[in-house]
Amino acid sequence: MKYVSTRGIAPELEFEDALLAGLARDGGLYVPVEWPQLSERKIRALAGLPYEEVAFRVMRPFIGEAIGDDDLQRMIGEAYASFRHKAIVPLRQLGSNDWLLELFHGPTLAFKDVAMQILARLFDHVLAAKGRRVTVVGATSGDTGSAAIEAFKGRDTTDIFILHPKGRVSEVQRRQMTTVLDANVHNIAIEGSFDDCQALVKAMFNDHGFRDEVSLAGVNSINWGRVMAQIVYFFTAAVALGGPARPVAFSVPTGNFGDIFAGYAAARMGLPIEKLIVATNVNDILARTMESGRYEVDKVVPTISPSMDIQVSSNFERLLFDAYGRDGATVTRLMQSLSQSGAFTIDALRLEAIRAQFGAARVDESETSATIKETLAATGELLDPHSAVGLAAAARLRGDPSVPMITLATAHPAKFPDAVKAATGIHPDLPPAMADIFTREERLAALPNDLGAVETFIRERARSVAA
Ligand SMILES: Cc1ncc(COP(=O)(O)O)c(C=O)c1O
Ligand SMILES: N[C@@H](CCOP(=O)(O)O)C(=O)O
Repeated sequence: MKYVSTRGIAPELEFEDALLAGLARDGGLYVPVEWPQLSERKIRALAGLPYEEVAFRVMRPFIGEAIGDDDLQRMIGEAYASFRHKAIVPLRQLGSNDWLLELFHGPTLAFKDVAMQILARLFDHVLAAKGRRVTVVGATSGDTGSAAIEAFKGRDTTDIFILHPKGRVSEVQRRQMTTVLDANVHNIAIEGSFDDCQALVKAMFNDHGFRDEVSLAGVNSINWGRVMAQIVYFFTAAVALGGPARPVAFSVPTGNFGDIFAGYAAARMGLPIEKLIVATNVNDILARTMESGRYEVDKVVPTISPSMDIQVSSNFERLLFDAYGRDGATVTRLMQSLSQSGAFTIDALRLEAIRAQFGAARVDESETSATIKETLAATGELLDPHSAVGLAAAARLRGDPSVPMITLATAHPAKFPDAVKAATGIHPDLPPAMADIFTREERLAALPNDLGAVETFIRERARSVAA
C-alpha cells in the first residue's frame, strides 16, 4: 500500500516511510492511495474473534510487505498484553439499543493507548530494520502525551518530546507524563493552548532543515499509523452488534477528528455505518462547520473535557481530501485560506455529501455534568466528561431506534476526578498501579510559545542530531 499527501505534492511513500514521516513534506497528511476493501463475508468472519486477530486482519492491508505476518502478529499481541480487560475494548449495554465502547482499559486510561501501544512497536521494528533513530515530537491536550510517553519510554531508537498547554491539562494527565523519568522522555509545558502546541509541532515539520537535522517523527494523529490502529474497534463493535448485516451508528467525542476519521475509514472499507456523530464540547468548530459549511477558528475555551479543547482539527483535512475527489490543489487552497484568514468555506455539494455520513452536536458544560450524573443514576456507569459529551450528543441525534447507537467512552473517569466529583459526589479512584502518582517526582520544562526556543531545547537534547 502506498500513501499520498492530502496536498498532492509530496512524493508517495510506502507504509513504513509514511509512518516515520508524520506530516508530509508539503504540509499535508498521508492517506492510503486507495481504501482497502473488506468484503461482507470477511467482515462477518470477524465476529467472535479475539481483538488481536481482528486487529491483524483490519491493519494488514495497510501495512504492505515490509513487515511480515509473524512480526505483525507478535507486535499486536505484545501491544495489548498490558490492557486490564481481556476484551481489550469491551462493549457495555446502557439502554435497550444504546452501547458504550470502553476504550480506556490501557495503561494510561484513555483510547490513545489502543493505537500508541502498537505504534511504538511498529516504530521500533521499522527503525531497527533501517538502523535509524528518530526524534519524536508530539502535542497533547493531555491524553496523547501520556499514552505516547508510556509506549515510547526507555526505547533506544527514539527520543520523545511532548508539548502540553501549561495549566490546561488535569493533574492526573500532567503527572502521567511528567513522572516518567526515563532519559529519552522530555516534557515541555507551553504558555498557550493545545492549538499553539499543535501549531509548533507542525512548524517543526515544515522547517525542513530542523526536521532533517533531528530526524523528526510524529505520534499525533497526523501520523497515519495512529488512525489505522483506531479503525479496528469500529469493526469489533459493529460485528458484535450484528454487523455487517445490521448497520450501526457511532457517537465519537471529537477534537482533532482522528478517532472519527478512523470510523469514516472503516465505512470506506465496507463496514455499514448509518451515521458518525461528531460530538464536541463548546469548542464547537466542527459542529458549526457541519451546520454552515464555514470552518472558522475561534478562541479555545477551557472546559471540563480539556482533551477536546481544540479549534484546529488536523484530521478534517483528510476528510476534505476525499470530499473534494482527492484534489490536493483544492485542499492546499483551503488550508492556505485557513492559515491566512483563520477560515475557509466548503461548497454546498461537498457539504451535503459530508452530512450524509456525519451528524454533529455541541454539548455545553452543564449538559456534560448532567449526563454524568443521570447516567450514573440510570445505569451505574461512571462516565468521564469526554464520554459524557459523546453520550449527550448520541441522545440528541438518535435516529432509527432499531439501529444500535455506540458511544465511544474515550477516557477513564479517574483522569478527571474533579469534574466527576462535582457532577456526582463520587471521587473516582485510579487503578492501584497508579495510586502513588501524586507523590512521584515530576520533571518538565516550561517554555514560551516560540518555535526557536522549542527547537533549541530539542536540538540540545535529542540523540539523533546529525553531526
Ligand atoms: C479523552 C478524549 N476524548 C476525545 C478526544 C478527541 O479525539 P480526536 O482528537 O481523535 O477527535 C481526545 C483527544 O484527542 C481525548 O483525549
Ligand atoms: N486530545 C488529544 C489531542 C491530540 O490529538 P491526536 O489524536 O492528534 O494526538 C490529546 O489528548 O492529546
